[in-house]
Amino acid sequence: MNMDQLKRQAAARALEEVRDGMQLGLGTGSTAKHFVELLGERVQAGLKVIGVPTSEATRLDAERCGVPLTTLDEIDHLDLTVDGADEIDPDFNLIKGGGGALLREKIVAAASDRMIVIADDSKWVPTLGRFPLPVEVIPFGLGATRRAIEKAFAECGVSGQMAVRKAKGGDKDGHVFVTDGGHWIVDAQLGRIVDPPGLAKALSAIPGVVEHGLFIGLASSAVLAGGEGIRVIERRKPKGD
Ligand SMILES: O=C[C@H](O)[C@H](O)[C@H](O)COP(=O)(O)O
Repeated sequence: MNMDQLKRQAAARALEEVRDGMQLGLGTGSTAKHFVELLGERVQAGLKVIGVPTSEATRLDAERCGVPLTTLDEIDHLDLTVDGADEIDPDFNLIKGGGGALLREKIVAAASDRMIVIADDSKWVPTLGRFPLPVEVIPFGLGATRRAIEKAFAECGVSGQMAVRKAKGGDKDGHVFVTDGGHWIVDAQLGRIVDPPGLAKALSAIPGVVEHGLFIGLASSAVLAGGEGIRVIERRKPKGD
């Protein structure tokens, strides 16, 4: 089975948690796209749900698949968010934002009673950090923001190269990548993040940082698809603890 088939399997397993009448957060990325497509099939077959997309790309996918959409201004909470991740550690800390959607993804996950992470099992890692940590920044004053990020890294016992993300492919190829919110992303190669909650707190305190890709205490469970089958792992502590 190839990687894409594994991602689809994980998405299909998460779909089993969806009930009629649910208000859903719809994640972004290649794995979440499978979920949106499979959800669309269920909607065509009569399932009644409404979704909040975490990116313009997901909004377009959901519209194409016939999934009814709303916003967090129109509804007051979400029952369940299903989203991918770039890394998941055994404490259910995540790195997200490889596709640049971290800001809306975090807003949606935080508004949701539960978050199921769907992934192929290569994303399950003992320690976060091999995947570059995305930090969404305001372009104004970027030099100062980068220095503050470096200081936060040093205080949290990590260091590594930082680079402003460039768009890959399409007509924006090679230009600075711009998020749905109009911000830039700095990717930091940290290797090993010893204290994800501490680093998350330090980054959130920097004025030029809009958001970062560390998701702490948001994921409730993980559906991991691998060669041996599917594993569903529940986080022991309730969401938010
Ligand atoms: O910004 C993108 C998201 O955080 C994605 O959910 C994450 O990058 C995983 O994407 P994929 O399922 O394509 O590996």
